[in-house]
Amino acid sequence: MSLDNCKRTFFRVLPNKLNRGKIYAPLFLVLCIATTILYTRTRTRKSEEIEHQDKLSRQWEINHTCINIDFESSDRTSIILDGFDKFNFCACGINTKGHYLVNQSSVHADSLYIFCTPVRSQSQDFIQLGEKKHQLSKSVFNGYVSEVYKGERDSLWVFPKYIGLGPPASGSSALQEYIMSNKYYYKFCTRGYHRCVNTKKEVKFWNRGRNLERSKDGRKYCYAPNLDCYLLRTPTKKFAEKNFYGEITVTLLWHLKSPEYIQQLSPENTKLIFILRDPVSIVIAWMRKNGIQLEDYEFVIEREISSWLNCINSVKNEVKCAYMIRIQDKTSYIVSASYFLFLQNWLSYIPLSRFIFVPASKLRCNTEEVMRGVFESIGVSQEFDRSKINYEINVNTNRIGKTSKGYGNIEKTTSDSMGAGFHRASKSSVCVPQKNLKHINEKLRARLEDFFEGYTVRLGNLLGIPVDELY
Ligand SMILES: Nc1ncnc2c1ncn2[C@@H]1O[C@H](COP(=O)(O)OS(=O)(=O)O)[C@@H](OP(=O)(O)O)[C@H]1O
Repeated sequence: MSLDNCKRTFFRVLPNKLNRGKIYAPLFLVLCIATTILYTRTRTRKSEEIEHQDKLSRQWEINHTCINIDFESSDRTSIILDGFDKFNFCACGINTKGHYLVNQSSVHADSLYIFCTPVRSQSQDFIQLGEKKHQLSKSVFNGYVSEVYKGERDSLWVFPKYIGLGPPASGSSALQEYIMSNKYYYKFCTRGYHRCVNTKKEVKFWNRGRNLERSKDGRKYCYAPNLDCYLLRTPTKKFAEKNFYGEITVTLLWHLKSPEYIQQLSPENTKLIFILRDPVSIVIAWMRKNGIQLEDYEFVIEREISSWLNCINSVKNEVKCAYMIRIQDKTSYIVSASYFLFLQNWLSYIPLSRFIFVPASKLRCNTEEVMRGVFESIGVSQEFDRSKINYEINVNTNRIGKTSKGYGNIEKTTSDSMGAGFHRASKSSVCVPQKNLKHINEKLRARLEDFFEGYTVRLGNLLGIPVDELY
């Protein structure tokens, strides 16, 4: 509320109140002033923060001319001395003062580095390093980041505390809402650091989606491994002492390179959250979400199972088939639900200890307990207060549903608006973990259970979790 609004309301109310000899008017005035002060202070802090980030990044762009160099073993000998002599090279980094690459031993052959020079000679567009000429460009944010630079950067920016990777239709929207209800959750900006948008999900940085490219400053290539672009949208240390942020992108799961990028570029204490939901329920939920009509379920499933079997017969490798089919068919329900196969790829890059596995049924029915566990694992304040969640949850089923205003009470939505196969929640007060299996006939259910037979045991073995505790 602005002070003007406040005054207007005050003067409208004042005469009546005074006529009646009440003492409310002065109280009201005090309240108004207090609210205005509070509001202005919050606004100032917010714009101060955005300004700070903006300034840092501009300063960075103006002051540095950068070059990405891909070192090969043969380059090693003359590079460093030549570079340093002529161009006063330093490793990239805001406020970088020192020369990091003081001797040859700090450069690894076959690695990519970014170097920046704060002084760019007008006449030179390239530099000669050994036998090679390297074009100088303004591509500050385009390329891998050197290990040396990473150290500098880590002292300035704050990484996400968690990255959620799926699977789809597992309850990830609910989980993100629950996490964001934590009062220390910080907004993640997708539309340029100067205009924060609270992104709930699908940031898509790590799987090279285009969601971060919409920034007004025209900066391109805002996806992995271009970490600077990502981090410029996050709070700097100055503003993030107590706060934390994180994101969930369910499509990460299928991207071959995402685990590699995350392992390479994020610190170890950034946890990976994965929701475990029974694959048959995922198939149903994912089909419904993609608008498949109930009467077409069987046809779609049979078609997918047969293309799966064809692939297995010819390629003879499940993991390869999973990736191949996903590339051809972006919604493949059977393959999307076979998240076990993709997880294998993730675990070949990232140790199991960095993962937090959340059983979907517990998220739904034991929300408080699960959320305290999640907060503890990512290392933030463990308070979970349901009343802070700004949407309604169905008291019977613990489910959230989308309305035109965002999330709303599922009871208020019609079965049509929820897609084929949706049935209204029952009036029972028992929390039922998976209701969607009731919507399909016995035959289809048996077919899917048959397809995923043995899946749970293999998943349990892979993750070292007893099968009855998985979902
Ligand atoms: N609190 C809670 N806990 C666990 N699961 C919940 C919760 N709230 C909603 N849901 C169910 O999650 C399903 C949607 O999952 P996602 O949000 O991951 O979908 S998406 O991939 O992001 O589109 C969707 O499943 P189906 O109802 O089977 O379609 C939601 O009902």
